Amino acid sequence: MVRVERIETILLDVPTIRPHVLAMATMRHQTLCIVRLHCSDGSVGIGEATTIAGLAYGEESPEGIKLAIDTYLAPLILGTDADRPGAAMQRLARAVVGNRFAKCAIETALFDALGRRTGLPVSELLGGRVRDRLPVLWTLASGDTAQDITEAEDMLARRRHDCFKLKIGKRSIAEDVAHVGAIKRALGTKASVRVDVNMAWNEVEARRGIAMLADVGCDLVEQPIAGSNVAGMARLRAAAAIPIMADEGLTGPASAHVHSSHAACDVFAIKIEQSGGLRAAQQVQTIADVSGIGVYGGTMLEAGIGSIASAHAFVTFPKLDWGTELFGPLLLTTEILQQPLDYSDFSLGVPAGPGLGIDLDEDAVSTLRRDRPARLFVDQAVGA
Ligand SMILES: O=C(O)C[C@H]1C=CC(=O)O1
Ligand SMILES: [Mn+2]
Repeated sequence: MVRVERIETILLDVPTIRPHVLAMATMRHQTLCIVRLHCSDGSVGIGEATTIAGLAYGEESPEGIKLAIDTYLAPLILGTDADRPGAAMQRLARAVVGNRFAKCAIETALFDALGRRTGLPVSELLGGRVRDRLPVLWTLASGDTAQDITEAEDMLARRRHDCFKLKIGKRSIAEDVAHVGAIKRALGTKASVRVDVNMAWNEVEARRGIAMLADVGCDLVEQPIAGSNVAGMARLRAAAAIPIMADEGLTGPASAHVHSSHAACDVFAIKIEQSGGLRAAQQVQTIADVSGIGVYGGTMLEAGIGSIASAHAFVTFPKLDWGTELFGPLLLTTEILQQPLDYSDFSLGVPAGPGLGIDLDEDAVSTLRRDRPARLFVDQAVGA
């Protein structure tokens, strides 16, 4: 039997190519918690847990994820059968409440290692892919309308993205709608324009904001109000002229079931980390499918490992009505993978090699890791 022998976690800090302005925080870098899962036959699987802006977006921080894995999750599966990710994940589910991002990184690494041993891509281990490429949107979030238009036009000209998500909710509704309207007018029918409010509005604001956004040609509104306000989401959806998408409110299959039974949204933004893993994301997709809810492949702005793990899950989805937003690696200044990812023709090509079909660039890891010797020395010198 091949056993799980050792689990390593490493924090990497990677600058973004420009500030990424969200309602709750402005990101200037991304912190990744990389997992390396070593098996008794020498095979190694990799996984990634990444969140947005420390604890500003989700309940798990990169540092907390590392601590949870090192202290609680890893000891539970050391010595267990590495060929059975399902059994390992059940052990974790029984002993650890929540910590979905940490669990997702471990499940990713288990599937990657299993894929490398068997020669099969993770998508095939998850039931089999139904497509090889995924449409990928880009988020315009520089904080400046003119810069966003230039960025969008450049993306269109390079055939990298023809669908844009605008981050709003930080400014007044009138300013936000003027910003969205200006971008939509500049791009016209060449591009789809959608918005993500990241829960910044209350229900009254959302009712007004959604109607105004529909009037300026916005195609979809993501999480306008608190994720916990499912009844409010249902009232907004019933009144809206454009589709409403749930994101923060979706924390796995149980919450997906609640949203579906309350008719709380038209579309699910499905994320592997928020769902609690690759198979949990597939379960969320099944609930969408049987409820007639549209499907969109979401991101926590993961780097290459998390984005490609998401891609392996999303290529198994029978329907992907609204495409994906797996652009995380493109927002970062440094590639952490050996293989360049194939972003072309407005889409991402999903690797077909064993496991995730990607490898870490060890030089990039050494340069970016938070605990690298040079950084420790500088911090100590400053503290001294
Ligand atoms: O959707 C979110 O809320 C988070 C993330 C996804 C794309 C992006 O720019 O931010
Ligand atoms: Mn969102």
